[in-house]
Amino acid sequence: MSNGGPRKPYTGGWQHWKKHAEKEAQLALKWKFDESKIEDLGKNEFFMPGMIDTHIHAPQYSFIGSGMDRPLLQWLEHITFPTEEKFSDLDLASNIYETVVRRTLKNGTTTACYFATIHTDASLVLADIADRYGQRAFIGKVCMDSNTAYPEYIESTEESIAETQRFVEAMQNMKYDRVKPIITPRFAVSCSERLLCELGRLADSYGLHIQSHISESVAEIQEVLNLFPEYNNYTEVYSKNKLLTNMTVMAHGCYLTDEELHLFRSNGSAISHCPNSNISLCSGHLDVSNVIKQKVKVGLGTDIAGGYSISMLDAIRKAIETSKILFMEREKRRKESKTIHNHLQEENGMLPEKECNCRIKNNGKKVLSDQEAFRLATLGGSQALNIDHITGNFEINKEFDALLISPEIHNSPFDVFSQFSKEDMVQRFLYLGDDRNIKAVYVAGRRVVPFQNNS
Ligand SMILES: Nc1nc2[nH]cnc2c(=O)[nH]1
Ligand SMILES: [Zn+2]
Repeated sequence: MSNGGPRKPYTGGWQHWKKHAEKEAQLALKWKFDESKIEDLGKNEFFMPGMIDTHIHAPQYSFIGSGMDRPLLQWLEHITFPTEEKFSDLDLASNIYETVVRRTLKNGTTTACYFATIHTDASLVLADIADRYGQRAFIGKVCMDSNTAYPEYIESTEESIAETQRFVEAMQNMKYDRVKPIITPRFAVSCSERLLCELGRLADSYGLHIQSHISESVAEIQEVLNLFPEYNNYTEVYSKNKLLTNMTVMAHGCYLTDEELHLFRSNGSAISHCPNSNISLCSGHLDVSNVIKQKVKVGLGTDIAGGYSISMLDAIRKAIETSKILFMEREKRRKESKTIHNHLQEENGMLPEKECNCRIKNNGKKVLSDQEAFRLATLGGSQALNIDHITGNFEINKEFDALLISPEIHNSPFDVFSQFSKEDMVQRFLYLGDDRNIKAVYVAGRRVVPFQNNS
C-alpha cells in the first residue's frame, strides 16, 4: 500500500525478517503487485474505515459556523432559504461545492449523503465534483413546492416532479461509479401531499434511495400535524406516500415515539443522528441508545450548517456527549421522583419504594460507548445508506474505503506517550485528533487525499 513513505530498515531480527519477506512475496504473487510498491506504515500509524456522513447540506457550507442563534424554522426562513436560493448561479455553486467536497474528504468522509438545492443543474455540478474527486456520494436535488416562510425559494409541484426526473435521468446517463441520485423531499413542511406521493412513486419506479428530515423540533412537528391532520403522526406522512423504504434515511428523529420507530424498523428505514445540529439549533436530543435498542438502522451526520463542524469526529464526540446528557437527565429525574416519593411516604405512608412505580427508571439504557459511536460513523452509516455490502468496515470483497491515521504527524493536535496501546492510539484520535492526523484517504482503493497534482 503506497502511503508516500520510503521503506524503513527491518528491525525484527533475521528469522522474523525472512518470514516477513516470504509472506510479502506470496502476497505480491497472489495479488499481482510489484513488491517494490510496498510501503511500511510509520510508527503508530493505522488504517481505519472511511467515515460516512449520512446527512450534509452542501450549499450550507457557505455559512457554516454562523447563524447559530435561531431555532430551526426561523433559521430556515432567515438564513438557509435566502442562501440556497442563490445557487441558481452555477459559478457560486461550483465554487462552494468544490470547497465542501475537498474539505469533507480531507476530514476523512469517504461517503457523503448530500442535500443540494432545488436547482437541478447546480445539483448536477455537485455530482460531477464528487465524482471527479473520487468521493462516494448520494446527491439530492431538493424538492419543495410549498414555502410560506420564504416564497421566493420554491418550485411548482409539476416543476419539482419533472426536474427530479430530469435530475435522475441525467445522473444515470453519466454512469458515475460511486455517485448516485437520491430522492429528496426537503421535509413534510415544504412538500404538498401530491408531491410526496409523486416522489414516492419516482423512488419506487427507479429503485432509488430517499432522504428527508423528520421530528427534528417540537415546532416543526406541530406544523406537520397542522398541515396533515388526516395522518396519525409525522412518520405516517412519509410511510403512506411510499417514502419510508429500506433505502430511506431520515435526519434527526429526536421526538419519534416507539410506535414510529417500529414503523422505521419494519420498513428497514434508517435515521441519521445529527447531534451537533440538534444542540446548535436547540432542536432536541435523540436517544440513540433507544433507537439502537429498537433495532432501527442509524448512522451519524454533520447536518452542515445546522451543525457547525464538518468533521465526523465531532459527530462521534457529540453523539457520545448527547447520550451522557440524556443519561444524567434521567438520573436527575429519578432522584427527584425518589425525593417526592419519600415525602409522600412520610406524609401518608405510601407504598415502600420498591412497589411504587413512581420512580423513573433509567430503562437500563446505557451511555453510548466509544466503540459504538465509532461503529455508527462507519458501518452504521453504510447500513443506514444500504451500502454495507460495499463499504463500512474492512471485510473481504468490500471496497477499500480507508483512512491512514498518523498520530505523530508533524503538528499533530495531540501527544503520544510511550505506554499507549493501539486502542489508546485510536481513542486519542477519536477524541483529540483532526484532519492533520489523516495522512491519506482511499475510496475503493484509489488514494483521493492528498489530492492529485496537489490541486
Ligand atoms: N437541520 C435542518 N433541518 C431542516 N429541515 C428542513 N430543511 C432543513 C435544513 O436545511 N436543515
Ligand atoms: Zn438537514
